[in-house]
Amino acid sequence: MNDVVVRAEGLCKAYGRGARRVEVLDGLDLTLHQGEVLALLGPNGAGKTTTVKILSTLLTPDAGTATVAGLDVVRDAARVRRVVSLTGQQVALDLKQTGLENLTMIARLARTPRREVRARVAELLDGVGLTDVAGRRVTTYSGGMRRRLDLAAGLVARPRVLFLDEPTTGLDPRSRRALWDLVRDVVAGGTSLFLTTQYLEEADELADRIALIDGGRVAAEGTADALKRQVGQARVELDLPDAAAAIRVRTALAGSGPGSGSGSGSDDGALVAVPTDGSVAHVRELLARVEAAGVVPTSWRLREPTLDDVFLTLTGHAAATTPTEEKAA
Ligand SMILES: Nc1ncnc2c1ncn2[C@@H]1O[C@H](COP(=O)(O)OP(=O)(O)OP(=O)(O)O)[C@@H](O)[C@H]1O
Repeated sequence: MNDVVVRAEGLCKAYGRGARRVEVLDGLDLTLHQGEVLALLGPNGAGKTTTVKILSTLLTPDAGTATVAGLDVVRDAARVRRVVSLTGQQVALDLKQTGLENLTMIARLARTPRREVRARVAELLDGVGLTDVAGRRVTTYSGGMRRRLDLAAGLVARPRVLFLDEPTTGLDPRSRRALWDLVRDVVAGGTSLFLTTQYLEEADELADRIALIDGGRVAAEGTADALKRQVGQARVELDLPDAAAAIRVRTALAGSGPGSGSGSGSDDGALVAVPTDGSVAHVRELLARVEAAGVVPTSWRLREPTLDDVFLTLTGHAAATTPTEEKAA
């Protein structure tokens, strides 16, 4: 297909030597199409950062090839750098300078024509909602504000492909949502986005396609919906006082599934789990039926599929997080 902007084939990468050798990538293949958002989803230490570093020319692969806009990331590294931008968890900002000074410096480094620097910086600050604090030193910014400034820095040169490495790790839910909105704006402007994340929810919110990384390879790939269908829906879980109560609840909830009408759920002793679309209306209906059956659950919760669920379902094993020390030992 000629609308492919990033293609990786058989990427391999190991760090260290001898007993300290850590194989991180072991034949990773993936593609990103023009205008698309691809999320590389995986736990800590899975090799997500290594992958974006290779694709953005900061690291050389041991084997395999990768191209960006048809340019080889090793042979044509300088030209690749002109069409990509990498921003993410390691915020590369000068904290002692203001937001305005940071972006101005980056715009100059990116060879923005002199006359346009001021307007471009103002436009970016506005785009990420930092105009009001542009004159403050970055040290005074919150985590969310720093990420937004980092994102603006990545957009200075109008990249064709933006790599976002775990853009919201450590942010509170509100800041995370604000950043997602910004990212959507960027994508609507035509930028292709390669995102890495540990959060299934983030991949679900932003990505057209999700690639699950496991054992240094892409273990599963598809649209968020397709992966979720394989993994299963959200569930309402009810803890009940005893097995008799569980039977009453199961009877009361028969045929209560969202849309499809399949709602008998699975149970395990006094736990009853019922699929739901997570809407207030459906959850309320389920709870009303339980109440009408005269049963009082000891507790209940809405459980969304997690990265752990995805791993277990799609790879057959739990997501192993691999802290640096353990892997390198
Ligand atoms: N320079 C390095 N030297 C040795 N080991 C490294 C180096 N960089 C990364 N690693 C190891 O390689 C593995 C993959 O790291 P990488 O940063 O690519 O993972 P990740 O999926 O991005 O993880 P995280 O979600 O924690 O950022 C980890 O076990 C890490 O400790």
